[in-house]
Amino acid sequence: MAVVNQVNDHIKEVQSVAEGIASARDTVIAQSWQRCVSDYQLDPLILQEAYIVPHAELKLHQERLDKLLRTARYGLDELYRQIAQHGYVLLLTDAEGVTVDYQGDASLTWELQKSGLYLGAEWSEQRAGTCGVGSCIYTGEAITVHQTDHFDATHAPLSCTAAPIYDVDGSLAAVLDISALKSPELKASQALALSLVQSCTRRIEMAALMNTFRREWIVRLSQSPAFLDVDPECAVAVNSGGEIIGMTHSAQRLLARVKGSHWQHTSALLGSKISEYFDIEINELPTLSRALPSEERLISTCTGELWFAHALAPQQPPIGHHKRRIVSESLAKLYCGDAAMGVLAQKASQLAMSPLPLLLQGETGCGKEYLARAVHETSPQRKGHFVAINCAAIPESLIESELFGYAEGAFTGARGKGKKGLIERASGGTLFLDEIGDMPLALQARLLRVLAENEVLPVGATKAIPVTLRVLAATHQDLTQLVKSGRFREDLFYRISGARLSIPPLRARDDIVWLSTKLIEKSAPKPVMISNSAQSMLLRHLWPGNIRELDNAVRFALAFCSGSEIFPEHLPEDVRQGGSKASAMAGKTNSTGIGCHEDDILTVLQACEWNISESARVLGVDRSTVHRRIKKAGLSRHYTNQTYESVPK
Ligand SMILES: Nc1ncnc2c1ncn2[C@@H]1O[C@H](COP(=O)(O)OP(=O)(O)OP(=O)(O)O)[C@@H](O)[C@H]1O
Repeated sequence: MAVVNQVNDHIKEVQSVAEGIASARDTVIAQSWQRCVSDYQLDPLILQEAYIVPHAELKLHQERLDKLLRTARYGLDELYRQIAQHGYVLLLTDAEGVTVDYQGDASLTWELQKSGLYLGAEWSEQRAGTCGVGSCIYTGEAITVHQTDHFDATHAPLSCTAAPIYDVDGSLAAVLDISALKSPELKASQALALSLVQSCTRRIEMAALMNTFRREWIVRLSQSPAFLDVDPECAVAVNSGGEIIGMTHSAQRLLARVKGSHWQHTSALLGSKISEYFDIEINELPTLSRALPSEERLISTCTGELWFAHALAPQQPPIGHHKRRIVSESLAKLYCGDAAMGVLAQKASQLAMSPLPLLLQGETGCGKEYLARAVHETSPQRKGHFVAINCAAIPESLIESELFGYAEGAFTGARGKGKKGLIERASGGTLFLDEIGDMPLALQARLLRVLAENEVLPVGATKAIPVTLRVLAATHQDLTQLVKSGRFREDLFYRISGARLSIPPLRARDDIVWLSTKLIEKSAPKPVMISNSAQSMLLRHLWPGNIRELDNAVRFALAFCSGSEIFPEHLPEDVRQGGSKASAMAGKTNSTGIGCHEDDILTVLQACEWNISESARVLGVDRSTVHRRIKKAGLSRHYTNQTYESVPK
């Protein structure tokens, strides 16, 4: 009877707070209760046990967090060792609130499972109401949701303490939660739990930054010289151009504080120079090495905060393993922390310096022209023109005169003095042939002659003009298929594809949030942030139109967002409602539960030149998973003129 009364009292309290009546509850809890009723239409009268996602879906959630899980494993085990004897279980959820890792007392499995303290339980606010994980996802801050702080009376016996784990680009990656089935009535009893979880997430973020940016400068910071080398408070990764390319969450807050901006507005931080925050330049970082006593490695922020600093130089790959790879400044601007793009940018930086013609492949809107421009800016031809020709867009009747130009009086209506063609304009620079697969066959023959003989003959001219060309071509089509079906000349194909670069589709990239904030900056006159819930939607969408579609979605959201933060309701309908990545991939999952989008795996394999270990590292899975995915997708390595392709089963 007493339990029934407690439940009724709790429901009444939630209802009155939701109606805006003042209460002694913590503000953050009262605000969450109000969200549950007004935004998620949850009814405190309807009691619900925890929701457990189906097994195949859980596998996909786990796979997406696999890389972080492997980095975090030691920290999670250590934390569980400290809390197990005090009756806590440990949950790690992804940014959608799905529990992907769990450690708890095996003798209590049934009880824990029933309470939702188990693998696969979804703890988003929308699903479970106010709870440790869900409220942490919403606010982005560490929180304790103690007993009757929970919205749903079913969860009232639990005490849950959760802290966010942020990715190196500042987006929310996961939530670490420790929960107890029984706890003292006083909420203050959980203060130690809160600080334990926060210290664990800080160390996991530090480990993730160190692992992700081994080949870049890492600057670690501490307020104490004694703890600088053993347990620094925060760290940033800096590229060879002195730009910040990654950070731990505490660093994110520090940098934002120095800039006077909100910590959630990370786009302004990534890509900015370290010298904008500290009295230090990239070429001075070697002076912050351990050669100097830590007390002497003191740097100051532009606002006068003093920090002890330790700069770790980029790690060199083992001798004889790989040549040292450096990414040019122009190519480094195309991505942030995405491993496949990292491999692509390294390869493109090297190829840009060679005279080889490059064929850029990728789905529509994934940034082929953007990549071509960055290659041009990196190349020795950067002082010349970058001339882009869309072979699918020029009318066939004009294409000849546009490309080759025409001589004086070549035809009726021609300009008196004749006109330089685009190929001649590109001489000394870069000729970018976009949608090369759509070039008519007759023109392919003429283009081939230009490329073979390095001279162009304008329409109606008798004398050829010498040209020096660097050719980049792009296509979203399978040119080898077009060659096989006779729609593309084989000799031209070999002439333009000295090396191939495949750009990953947006859905396979890890830096969607970073790209979104970059696109916001381009279109918005003032800083606009993306709420955690809107970020989750951007991460779930499949983006068939790739970055072009994302650009449109961002501009759509900005048109509807009058404040300084984008929420789900501002996003286009298909992004809000569109099939989630997980459920779309679930359809492609085999009995082993391994999702394998053929395009994604092939893109990574090609970017890594079919090096299985490197591909496994890029995908964040182990080598055997890569082999299984190759087998499942029916791919095999097929050598043709330095390129590899997918061979149908
Ligand atoms: N790294 C990037 N940062 C910001 N915007 C980008 C980036 N890459 C591409 N975009 C934007 O995405 C859109 C599509 O890019 P781009 O034209 O380079 O793609 P594409 O693959 O050449 O497309 P298509 O196949 O249709 O020719 C453009 O609006 C471009 O401004």
